[in-house]
This record gives sequence, structure tokens and C-alpha cells, in this order.
Amino acid sequence: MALKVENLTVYYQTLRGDVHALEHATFQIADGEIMGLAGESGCGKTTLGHSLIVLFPPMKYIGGQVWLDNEELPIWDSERMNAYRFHKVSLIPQYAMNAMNPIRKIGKMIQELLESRKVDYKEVLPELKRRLDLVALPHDVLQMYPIELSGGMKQRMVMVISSLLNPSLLIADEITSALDVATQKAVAEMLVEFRDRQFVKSMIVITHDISILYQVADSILIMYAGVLAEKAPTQSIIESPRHPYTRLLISSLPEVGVRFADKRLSGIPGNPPLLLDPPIGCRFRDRCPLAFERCLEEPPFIEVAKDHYVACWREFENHA
Ligand SMILES: Nc1ncnc2c1ncn2[C@@H]1O[C@H](COP(=O)(O)OP(=O)(O)OP(=O)(O)O)[C@@H](O)[C@H]1O
Repeated sequence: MALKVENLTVYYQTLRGDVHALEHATFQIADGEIMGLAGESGCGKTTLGHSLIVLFPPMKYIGGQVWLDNEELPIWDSERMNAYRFHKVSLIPQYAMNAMNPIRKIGKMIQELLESRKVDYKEVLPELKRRLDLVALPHDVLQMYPIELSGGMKQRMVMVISSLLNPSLLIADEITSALDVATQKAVAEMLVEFRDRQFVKSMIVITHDISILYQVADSILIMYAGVLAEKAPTQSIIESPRHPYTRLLISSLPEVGVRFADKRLSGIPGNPPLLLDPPIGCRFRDRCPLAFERCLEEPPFIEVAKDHYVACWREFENHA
């Protein structure tokens, strides 16, 4: 098992109170698994992804445990996490393409990054060049400034850098949303190739755009309002979703490249609850066509079929 997360709860501390952005998240990712993480804007995808690598204020660790390759990650201790970041768990953040230091040549930047992690640049250079070949970037990019690269080239560069030390877990946060559809497809194929070549053992691909997950993900985890709704193999999520929210989400799937944020979900009246003061019980209760009294309690995230987990009292009762 590459990643095991149990009861992970993370809030944001604000002047108005705690934002309950991630509550009781429990799931696993197998060796070699690419897991898509999807849901509407504000449901906690980025919070979940980032809390596995860096918890910075106003994020606040409330509880829960995370194991990577059977070793517990000290995610509540940023300093101790330094030993794992980039080596064992690596993140491609949203807008990573523009996050590269504009006044550093790319090679120099990689050298500094490696040295800060006590890794010798010269030792890694031959492998770095092999990977540049693989993603069709000329070795000259190492002498270039980020501004000299196109959007697609920058994206490939960031992917090479973040997977350079063969991490066990790579978290890719919305890495395709700023790209045109053809480049999105190329980036998606590259993610799969990186896994197949064992540059990374497992991956979390965060996106608004479920259609991109058809191409890359072995499984999909759907979040709603800070909690996990459903996790299952990709085909099961697409063809036989069990959570009422997933069903509505899939039935109103946007076309390739369209973000959920740009399109209201048809058939789901209302909005997700505010996470400053989330409702008790199932957070989808107020919008759910199948809600009944039991939904006033928080539903457990249970396995209803092999590798298929759902947090819904209806499914729980059908399964019992
Ligand atoms: N710095 C912050 N301070 C306070 N609340 C925050 C902060 N960052 C995020 N939140 C809140 O936490 C919740 C989860 O946000 P998060 O960014 O994880 O969602 P997301 O699903 O990744 O959204 P998006 O797809 O729009 O990036 C939201 O209610 C958001 O308003």
C-alpha cells in the first residue's frame, strides 16, 4: 500500500472561526495507482492534497494519521516533513508553471533545489537529461529562463523536476486546467508514462475536469463540502456511481476542458454548505433527493463492493 490516510482532519483558522475544510478523510492508494480527486470548487481537494506535504498557516492540523510505504508521515510537523518532501512525496501546485523563479536559469534552479535537499546535482544530471529527452525538451532548457518556455514546455519541465527523485507519491493539483485540449491530453499521457516507468509509485491528480481523469486515473475519489463521498475504480464511478451526489455530478458532466466552476450542476438545487459552520450529519443532506432521518448522523465511508467506498446511509442500509 503506497498511501494510507486515516481520519485526517484539517481546518483553516480565520477571524470568523475555523473553516472545516477536510473532515475524517480515510482512504488508501495502492502501489502503482493513479487516483483522481474531483468535486466542485471549494470542496477541499487542494486542502487534502496539500496537507499530505505541507501544512502552513492558516491551515491547522486537527487530527488523523498518514502512512507512506508503511512509514508514518509527521504531517503536523513542517520541519520533520522536510526529510520527506521532494524525496518521498512531491507536489506540482496549481499555477506551478508560473511559480518558477523568473530570474534563475532552470538548471541553476534545479541545482539549488537539489542541494537544499542534500542531493548532488552532478550525480542526478544524467538522469535529468534522460527525462528531458523523454518529454521532448532539449537539454538547452537548463540554460534558459522560465519565461523563454511555452506553457506546455514549462508544464513538462515542472513534471520532470517534481518527479526527479522518484517519489512514492506525486500530487498534481489542477495541472491541466490552463492548457489547451491537445496539450492537456499530452500531459495526461505523460503522467501515465511516469507511473509506468516507475518514476513515481502513486499519484493524486486533483481536477475539476472529470473528463481528464478518464484518460489517466485508475480510481476516482469524489469529495463534497470537506468530506469524502465516494471512491471507486474509474469505470465504476463513471458507469455505476452509488452516492447520490456522484450520480448527479456524473450526469451533468461538462464537456472536455470545461470546469465545473463555469457550469452549474443541473438537477442539484441549492449550493454546498458553508464550511465555517457545516451542518451535522451528511453534508449533502439538504440537496439530496434520497435523504431520510438517518442522514442527520454522519454516514460512515464503507466498502460496498471491492475497492468501492461510499458515505451514504441509503447504501449502508442496502449493504447491511
Ligand atoms: N487560506 C484559507 N483561509 C480560509 N479558508 C480557506 C483557505 N483556503 C481554502 N479555504 C476554504 O477551505 C475550503 C476548501 O478549499 P480548497 O481550496 O481545499 O477547495 P478545492 O476543492 O481545492 O477548491 P478549488 O477547486 O476551487 O481549488 C473552502 O471552503 C475554502 O473557502
